[in-house]
Amino acid sequence: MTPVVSIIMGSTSDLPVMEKAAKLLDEMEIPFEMHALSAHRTPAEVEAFAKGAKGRGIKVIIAAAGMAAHLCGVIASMTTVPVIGVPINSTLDGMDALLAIVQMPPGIPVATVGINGALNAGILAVQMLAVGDEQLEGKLAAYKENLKKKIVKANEELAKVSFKYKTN
Ligand SMILES: Nc1c(C(=O)O)ncn1[C@@H]1O[C@H](COP(=O)(O)O)[C@@H](O)[C@H]1O
Repeated sequence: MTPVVSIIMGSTSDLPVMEKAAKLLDEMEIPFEMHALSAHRTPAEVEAFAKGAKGRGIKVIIAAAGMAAHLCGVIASMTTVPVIGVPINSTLDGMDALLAIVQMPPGIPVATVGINGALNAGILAVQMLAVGDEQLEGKLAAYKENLKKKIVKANEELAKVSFKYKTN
């Protein structure tokens, strides 16, 4: 199937983090592609990707990078497709990447998730695709309902053991 989401990472060393986004998209049956591209190391390829994405039917780009994470903003500068940025924790506890991705100049936003927030990037991408798509919206609602059930169950387990900590 033709991909509608691109997961781009600055290096394959980012893959262990980005797999969480890939798994989520897979679970939601969203066709996606993954590429390693670098604004620093392969600038011409980044330009070709960013300029060609919309024409190939890509609706959302998830871009991940660590360190001086210019990749996300550079992609955003060359396309009208929304870009979700994922700061990767490789140095300085990921703060370098977070600030590089989130602090975009006015006019060129990158929707930045938390450090190593690949799962949230995947969910946000699906939420963007679900605008006006009731079936996909239903899948997201079911996903959230499942999260709720897990907490309710965990809370019940907690109630069973909490008597241990009662002091009177
Ligand atoms: N931030 C960027 C860019 C870029 O912004 O173009 N290209 C690679 N990188 C990041 O460099 C880190 C180290 O990369 P290597 O592990 O390949 O040395 C990775 O987290 C990558 O995302």
